[in-house]
Amino acid sequence: MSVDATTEEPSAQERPPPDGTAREEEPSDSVAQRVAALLPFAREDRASYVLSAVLATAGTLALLGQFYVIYLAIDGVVADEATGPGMYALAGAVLALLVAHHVLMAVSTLISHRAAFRTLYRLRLRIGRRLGRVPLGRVTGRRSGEIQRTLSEDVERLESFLAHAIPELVAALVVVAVTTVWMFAVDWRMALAAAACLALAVALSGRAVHGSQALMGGYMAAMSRMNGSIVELVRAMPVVRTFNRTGDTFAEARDAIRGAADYQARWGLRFLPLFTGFFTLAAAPAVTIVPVGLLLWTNGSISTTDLLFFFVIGLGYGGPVTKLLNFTAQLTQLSYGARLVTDLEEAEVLPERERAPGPGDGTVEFDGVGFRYEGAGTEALTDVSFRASPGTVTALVGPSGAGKSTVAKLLCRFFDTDTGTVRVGGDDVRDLPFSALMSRVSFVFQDTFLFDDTVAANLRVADPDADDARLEDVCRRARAHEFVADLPEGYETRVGEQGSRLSGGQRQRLAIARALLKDTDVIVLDEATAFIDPENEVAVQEAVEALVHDRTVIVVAHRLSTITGADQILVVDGGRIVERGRHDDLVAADALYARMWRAFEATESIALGEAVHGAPTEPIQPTAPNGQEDV
Ligand SMILES: Nc1ncnc2c1ncn2[C@@H]1O[C@H](COP(=O)(O)OP(=O)(O)OP(=O)(O)O)[C@@H](O)[C@H]1O
Repeated sequence: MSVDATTEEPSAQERPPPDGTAREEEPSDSVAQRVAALLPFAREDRASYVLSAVLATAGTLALLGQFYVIYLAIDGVVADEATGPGMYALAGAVLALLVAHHVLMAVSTLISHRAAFRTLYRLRLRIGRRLGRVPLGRVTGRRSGEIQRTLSEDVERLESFLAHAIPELVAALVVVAVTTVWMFAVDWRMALAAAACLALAVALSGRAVHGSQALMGGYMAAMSRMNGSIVELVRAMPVVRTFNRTGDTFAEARDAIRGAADYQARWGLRFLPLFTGFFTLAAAPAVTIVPVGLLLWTNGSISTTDLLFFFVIGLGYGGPVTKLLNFTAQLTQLSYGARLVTDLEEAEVLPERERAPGPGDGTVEFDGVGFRYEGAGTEALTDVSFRASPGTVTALVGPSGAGKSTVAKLLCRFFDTDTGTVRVGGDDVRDLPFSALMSRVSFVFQDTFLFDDTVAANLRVADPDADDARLEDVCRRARAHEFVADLPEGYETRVGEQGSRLSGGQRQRLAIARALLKDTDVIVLDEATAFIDPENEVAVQEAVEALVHDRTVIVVAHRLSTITGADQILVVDGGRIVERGRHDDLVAADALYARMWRAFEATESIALGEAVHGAPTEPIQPTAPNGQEDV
């Protein structure tokens, strides 16, 4: 929770832990441990940060110098020793110190900010490169939002530590130390009075920070619930409206927001007195200096000059301390973010071989493959073996959760297998550099990702050098050219965020065109589960047929009508291949596939109706290696 002099409540920027669960800060983490977690980020540009801290210290000392000069002026007046030229000289000195203070602070800030932005830039690049080698399955889906937030929010938050905290805190520490020694040298009793005030402020702040950390878990949970319900409310808007559930959904979001607000209010009420006391004491050592000073002066045990010294210097004593304590209060949030950033920087990567691959063809082999997802109780795949030859279509079918997509993910090396081997073109995928694997395999997933850019730019992701004629050629083969040509600016039309200006079928056809452009030997196709309109479905099927030609196609099939012509159907159930063969043989075998087929036929005719759909969807027509139609 961020606390500063003006905002004595949890920062609006605070966010719940990525997994959405409450996570309390370990109370054992001391201030020193938390700072130690942050310092490594300053290592690379340490010369700049040191220079910035030195300049900030000089600037803060200049500010203190001003108070000293003012003290000399008052002392001169009180002692009746002030002369015109003397006063002008002092005024000049104040002006010079003021200018020096601002110039030094500005240069310090400039240096620290330049260094901080360099540091953040390099950090983001490093994390980006690291993520490129992390198993893809770990950086997609649910984790992607978390990674995105860490890369933007947590990395950005480090800027406040690097650019502000380092110079300002070093300056504050030096100035407090210098002032304290100076005050003790002048009068130890007065120095003690001033220091006691700050000691009390530190004690209050310690209690407040410690207590607020204990509430961190509950606060995180309340924020997590609120953020979750708001995101769901926005995402689910179409469903909510369709089913007229606005009342229920808004009620949940309203309760969550009210819960978070109540929590913050309770937090504020509990800690406001402590923080108010702390800021008052830290900002005003005069609270103790003035009464003690006047008592000593009345007793005649302190000179007027010394009393004035404390009155004036004491005013500047609390400022740097306030900054120090402020930073301590923000440490929880900063170190929490730093830990997430470090986790990403050190994320486990897939080992990658440098060895250049042999020529290799499009043969895909799974040999005794077993795989369990991290934290899962059972294996997603057990002893899976099959071979898919160039120019053939292999279809993976089976009940939901059977393991079909996992086969596709292991083939693309989203993860490494636990047992057994996956080979592409005769090479173990673990022996292929990623670039070599990706030059052999492309995948077309149902949730096609398109950049918020033009159609042409989205296609050129597959081949940056492709000319316009080639783009048009692949789009024609993927049955995408017609609709692209009809867009307001043709291939130069922007598709919107994640292709939002296109229909699901159009996005898929562009993804297929992109795969055609990449022109790899192996294509992994995760068929869309969502119903698309018949016209689009036929176009998508035609586009898929273009893809199949002369390649090895592995298709995760959800509509059995599309794979009746496949060369090989693998029926997956409970992570095992329980049947394999061609459609007719499997129907004749009258086992799981036959039951699925009968169920599929029944639902197709009920859901869509022969009259609406006409003939069943045209199956994928694989092409034999010799170019002859296989079916
Ligand atoms: N990232 C993951 N972490 C943990 N378990 C997972 C993960 N992805 C899938 N699983 C589990 O692995 C098993 C196989 O999932 P998979 O997605 O391969 O099934 P599927 O046959 O493709 O299902 P569907 O047809 O519904 O897409 C399921 O039990 C699923 O819950």
